[in-house]
Amino acid sequence: MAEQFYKDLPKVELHAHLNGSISSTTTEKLITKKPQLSDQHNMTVISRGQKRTLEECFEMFKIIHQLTVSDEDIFVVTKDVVKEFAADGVKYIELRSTPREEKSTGMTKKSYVSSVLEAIKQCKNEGVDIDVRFLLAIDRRNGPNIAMETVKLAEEFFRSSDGVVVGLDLSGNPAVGDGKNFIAPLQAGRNLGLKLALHLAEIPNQNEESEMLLSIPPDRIGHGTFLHPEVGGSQRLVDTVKKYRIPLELCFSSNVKSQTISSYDQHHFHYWYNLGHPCVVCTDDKGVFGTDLSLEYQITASTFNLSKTQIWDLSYQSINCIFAPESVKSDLKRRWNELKPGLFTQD
Ligand SMILES: CNc1ncnc2c1ncn2[C@@H]1O[C@H](COP(=O)(O)O)[C@@H](O)[C@H]1O
Ligand SMILES: [Zn+2]
Repeated sequence: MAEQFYKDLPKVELHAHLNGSISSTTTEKLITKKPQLSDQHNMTVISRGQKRTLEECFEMFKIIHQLTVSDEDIFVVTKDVVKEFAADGVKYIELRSTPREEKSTGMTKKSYVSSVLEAIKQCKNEGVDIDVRFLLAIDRRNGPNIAMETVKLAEEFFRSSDGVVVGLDLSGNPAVGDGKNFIAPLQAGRNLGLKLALHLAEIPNQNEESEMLLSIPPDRIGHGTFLHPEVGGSQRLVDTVKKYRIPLELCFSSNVKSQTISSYDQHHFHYWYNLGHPCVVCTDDKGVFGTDLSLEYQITASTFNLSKTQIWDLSYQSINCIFAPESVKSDLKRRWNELKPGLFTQD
């Protein structure tokens, strides 16, 4: 549990996978409805101090996906996840999820997205204090044709969701498939006005793929762990990211617990933050990695010795990286400034 300052800090969450963000309370609720899966409970979260390989994390997602197979499941999960982020002091979130179909329950990709959007709407109607937007995710293991279908679905909801659907994500096991196969669908999405948040260089030795994906260019980068030359990336990759000033979504617990980074102090946050490059602290999968955004901010502060003022600035600057329009950014900044005095007079 994070200290009160980090909980009270108003925060923006820009990298959260819906099915990776399910809390153990919600998992229990889902298991009650599916008793045949009751022995899977401990398979969906990496406890404190434990680690897995990234490959093992993707096995965990397969188990979690067995728990969310109907429109009702997706609706319940979305509502709970949104409320949990709000309770943690997150004022604006861009959730992302891969539309899935499930023949046994009649869930289609379209009804999947509708269920997410309906849950978001209900949270709003209930007065939950958080602005929620949504990105449709492309899982690289499903290939470019499915990716193009996802772009079309995103386009449909982009037009009809009143600004809630803002973009696309490229994710999934980075060791599977080739990123260059997704350039065409991603570019098509971009031409429609959808913003792009792409997982990039989450594992080593993908310089060619990273270069191709950066040429689009994306609006934000997920992880970017192996972009800089010190870890096998290249100066050219760094220069491209700097030239377009593409913000990085950085997820400490995710990278350490899935072992793409050996320890917190080795995290590439350090490299990019020292360059003055936009860095956004995110959770990735708060359920799987047993974290929340307050804790991620606290880890950032304690690992790199950042003052409360520096942490405040980090959160405030993240507002510039959201996909919602400028007017939303101004509103959030006003909100942050209103909350600031209360936060700094506590001690
Ligand atoms: C740990 N690092 C990661 N790297 C890449 N992709 C990840 C990920 N963590 C999660 N996902 C992606 O998100 C899906 C689960 O949420 P949704 O079913 O979409 O809501 C995973 O199946 C994977 O495609
Ligand atoms: Zn991710």
